Amino acid sequence: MQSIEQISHDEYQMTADWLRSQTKHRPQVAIICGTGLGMLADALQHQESFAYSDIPGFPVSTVQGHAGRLVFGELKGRACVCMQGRFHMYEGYSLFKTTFPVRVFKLLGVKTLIVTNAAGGLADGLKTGDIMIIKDHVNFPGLVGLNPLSGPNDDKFGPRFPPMSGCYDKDLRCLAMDIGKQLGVSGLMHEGVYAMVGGPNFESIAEAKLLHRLGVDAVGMSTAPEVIVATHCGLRVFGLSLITNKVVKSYEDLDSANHDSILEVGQLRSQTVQQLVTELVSRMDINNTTTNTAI
Ligand SMILES: O=P(O)(O)O[C@H]1O[C@H](CO)[C@@H](O)[C@H]1O
Ligand code: HPA
Repeated sequence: MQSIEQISHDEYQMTADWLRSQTKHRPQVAIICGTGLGMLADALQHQESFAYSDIPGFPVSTVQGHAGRLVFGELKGRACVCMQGRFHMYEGYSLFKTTFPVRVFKLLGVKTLIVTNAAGGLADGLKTGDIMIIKDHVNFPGLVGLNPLSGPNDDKFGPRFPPMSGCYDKDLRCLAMDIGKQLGVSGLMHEGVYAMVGGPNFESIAEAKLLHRLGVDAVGMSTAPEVIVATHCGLRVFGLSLITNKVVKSYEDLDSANHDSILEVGQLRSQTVQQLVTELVSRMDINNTTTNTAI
């Protein structure tokens, strides 16, 4: 079990107040960059950035491919904040810490959260380099009690028992698919179910077979806790997985997943993911809060 060392409302507020005092940017959209996808922040104009180590209360990134900077700026005139680097449970952080920035974003006035990640493809139709719009997730750590909402509920953020049906906004998913067509990359684009596992090891073959049989399309070691915390506090959520590797599901397959090639695939698709996210931000209805319609 995780220790229930919760973070108080005042601590989130203190970090949000500090950031407000340091920048004039007032973001409406927050973007979390997945492994190898830090270049999403490069598209921001009028940038102002802060090293995580300089932000009171922020954890620091320890994983290669996560620069550890919070970047404020604009995408096509829309105010955004971008996490160049996220926090994972396997780094030793509690789920309260890994999701700390999400509540800070809420207090900063953010309305929409865009989460991105690198993930292994399990579905037969997914190839390395494909983009999977996340339709739903399976939060494996949550199923055994590791949940960022464990402990006393903070009613100022949201209800004790928040629904997760419809947590990936349907309108944004449709818009992203349309944008993919217009960018000429619809051949790369899919919709599917992401599963979070604890990591840091990649899956054994038996685990991969199990996940596949359960209907999981892509697997990674992040995202679900951020989405749960965002949904709890009323943020609209969009998520995408870059399929950076095929998960090995056969004893005859001599391939194996490795972090370096995952970073390389991020590099390869960086421009496409950047264009997709930029267009999504510029075309989304910025005042629309979560629609929470079931899938
Ligand atoms: O989920 P993100 O942060 O994109 O990273 C994914 O890639 C890393 C493994 O290479 C793991 O951290 C996994 O979760
Ligand atoms: O194959 C994978 N498994 C788990 N996490 C991952 N993150 C990128 N690829 C993978």
